[in-house]
Amino acid sequence: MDTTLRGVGVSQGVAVGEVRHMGTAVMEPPERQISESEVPREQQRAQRAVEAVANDLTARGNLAGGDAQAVLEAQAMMARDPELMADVERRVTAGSTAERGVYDAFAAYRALLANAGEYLAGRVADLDDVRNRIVARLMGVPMPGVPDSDRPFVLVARDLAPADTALLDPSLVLGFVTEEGGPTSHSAILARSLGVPAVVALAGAREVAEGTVVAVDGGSGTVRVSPSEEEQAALVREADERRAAVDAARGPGATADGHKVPLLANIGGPGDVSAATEAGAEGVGLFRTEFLFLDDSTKAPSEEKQVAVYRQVLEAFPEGRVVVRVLDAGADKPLDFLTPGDEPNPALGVRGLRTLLDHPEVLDGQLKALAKAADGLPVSLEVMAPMVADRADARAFAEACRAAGLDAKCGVMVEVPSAALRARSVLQEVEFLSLGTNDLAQYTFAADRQVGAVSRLQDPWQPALLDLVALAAEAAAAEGKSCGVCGEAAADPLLACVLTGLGVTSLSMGAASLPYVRATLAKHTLAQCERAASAARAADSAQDARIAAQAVLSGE
Ligand SMILES: C=C(OP(=O)(O)O)C(=O)O
Ligand SMILES: [Mg+2]
Repeated sequence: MDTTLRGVGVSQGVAVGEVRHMGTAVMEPPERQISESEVPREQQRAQRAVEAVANDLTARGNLAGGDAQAVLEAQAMMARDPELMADVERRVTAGSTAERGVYDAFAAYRALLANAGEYLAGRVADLDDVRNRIVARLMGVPMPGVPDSDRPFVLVARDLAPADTALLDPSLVLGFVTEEGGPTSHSAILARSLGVPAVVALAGAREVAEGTVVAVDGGSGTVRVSPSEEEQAALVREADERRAAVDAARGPGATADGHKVPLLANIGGPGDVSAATEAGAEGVGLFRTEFLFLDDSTKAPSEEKQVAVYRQVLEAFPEGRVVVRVLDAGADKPLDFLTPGDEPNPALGVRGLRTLLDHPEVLDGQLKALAKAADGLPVSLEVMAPMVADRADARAFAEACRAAGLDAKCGVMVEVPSAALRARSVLQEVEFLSLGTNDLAQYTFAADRQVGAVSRLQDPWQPALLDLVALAAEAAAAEGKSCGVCGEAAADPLLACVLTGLGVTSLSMGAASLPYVRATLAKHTLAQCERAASAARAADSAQDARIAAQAVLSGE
């Protein structure tokens, strides 16, 4: 049997370790009528399981700290809810087993929550997780969710949801392997931000037994099952050599013949700045400001708070360039006070700039806070809008920037195919473009970026996506303006060379990917990148495009 499995490598590096599976959803416990004599024992089992799960949640919260602690504490309180426990006891007295009693009592409570308004309905997933933990404990099956382990492991899952990943202890996860997901899935983004190797879209990954040693190569997308001691040593040596070569590449981003391609960081707030500067980011290419708006679902953060946060980021890049994206609410990032709750298809509805134009006070507040934050700093501030479809959108955003008195370059993200197709007209209104390849792929292929089943179409190597990138880059060059990439495509070292060959002028990515992209770019001339780009565009599939570009760049 071939013991090398192949998927899509989405985060560089090699990890060797034992497999731990992500626990799956708990089965429904069978209905069984217990005799009266069994009641006291079942009551005790239920109480003990509830108490153990609550204690475990509290202990994990203490370890995790921060936002995760608040979530886990709230879950521990759910488990300890006296009314819920009383209901379990009533059901056991009436003849249910402990697990069935817990299951049914939680189901009744769940129905109450689900009908009790938006906020409480949002807690249903947390309640389900508590129920699953208690039932798993009573049934003696593995806990759902991230495995408990005190030794580092390779996490194998169908796919990872943001809620799972928030609770991961990064010091214990050596790498990820998932059956689903694509280059823009949460698993891929999280792996890159943690800097651990990851392979996604690997069919049959969950058939590799728990405890098996695997070697995950996030560069080639392969997973070697049960490698011998010698193979393990060779793989680790190879990875160390690659890492050393990567670390040796320093300084600003450029091709082998000196064509400059500034390498910038994608950040979510001041907390990401130190990783960016340590990785040698020449500035910020995408500051996602959404996180600032998450604390309060009823209104925008105060100007004071916004100014303080923006200033912290701007001060970290005194000579550099910081591109701030104004709020991108809606679709995969809904905000209660802005996002309509009744849209049949939120990804195609009022989101991004569309939301801000409907709520001009929020846009104006953000732009004024940015102007204040940049006041007196030598930083080169640039501000861009998400989800711009045409010239009218671009004009509306540029006017809002001027009205707010902002002394910054004003640009737009190219995330909708119409903006790429008509980039020259859009550029009559603004000074730069930034390609958001995650959404651009979603809208080009009509493939929801949150749906694993269509992840094949989210592959940024798709030649149609490369064509749109080329169109936007050519339009910017013709207008003498810049066109960067800030979607996940920029984080793939080989694709970064192709994007450079297509004419993009800067690349922005999660900090962990910067050294790999810098080192790969430095190995190839601009002419090679251009040939690789032509070869990729001539292909008919993402896979063939990758192979064709690889062949050109490796001199075959
Ligand atoms: C960078 C992008 O924006 P986000 O991933 O935040 O939607 C994108 O769509 O490529
Ligand atoms: Mg986007």
